[in-house]
Amino acid sequence: MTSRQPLFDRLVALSASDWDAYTHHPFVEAMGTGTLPQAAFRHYLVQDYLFLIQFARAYALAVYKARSLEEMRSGLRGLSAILDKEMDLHVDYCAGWGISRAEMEASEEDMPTVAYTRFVIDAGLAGDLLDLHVALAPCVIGYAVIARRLAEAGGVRDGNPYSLWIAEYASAAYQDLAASAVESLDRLAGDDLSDGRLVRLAKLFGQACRLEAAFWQMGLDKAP
Ligand SMILES: Cc1ncc(C[n+]2csc(CCO)c2C)c(N)n1
Repeated sequence: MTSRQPLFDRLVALSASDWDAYTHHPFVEAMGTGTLPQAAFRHYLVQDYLFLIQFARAYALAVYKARSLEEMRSGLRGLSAILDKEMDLHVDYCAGWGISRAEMEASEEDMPTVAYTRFVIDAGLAGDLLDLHVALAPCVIGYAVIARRLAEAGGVRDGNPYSLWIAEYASAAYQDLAASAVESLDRLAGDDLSDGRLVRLAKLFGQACRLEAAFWQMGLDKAP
């Protein structure tokens, strides 16, 4: 392993089993084959709406933790992407599943939603902007990796109820956003990351992967 490897690749290598358990979770595989029980997906969608509200707060924290105007603008773009775009898309998407905004807003956060979102916010509060972005990385980059793999395996096809989810995150627009998140980790880390810091970052990354896996599991646990 050389230090020229992207930080994201080093984090994945150091947390390989957590990363694999997250990105190959049975919920994910079942979306690819179209066999995921719809009750599992519906619960996931409602919780994901509540999750996005908290993730907007995490991006607001990224604005606060920025050390330059450029970093502030980048945090602001993340915040506005969620508030002005992602949440509306989510509401439209959920409408297709018969879930109204009122239903989502009336729902309570489940424990895995609380655990994951507050973990990310705490990582940013207790640490610096790099800690926050490392805690966000499994979310932002992981969905791109998962969807690309499912799309390459033929997951986007007539008759798969999860085609739209896969197509959205496999789209060039989303893949580009994830690629810029990979680059921004390297920019934030600079050239002089100590071994100790890398180990601490890998702990945050691994924990976020385990919390993503628990988020998938929360959906599966709702299936009859
Ligand atoms: C549990 C869970 N993990 C990741 C995402 C994906 N996601 C959430 S915020 C964001 C960033 C940009 O708008 C992305 C890609 C999700 N929706 N739900």
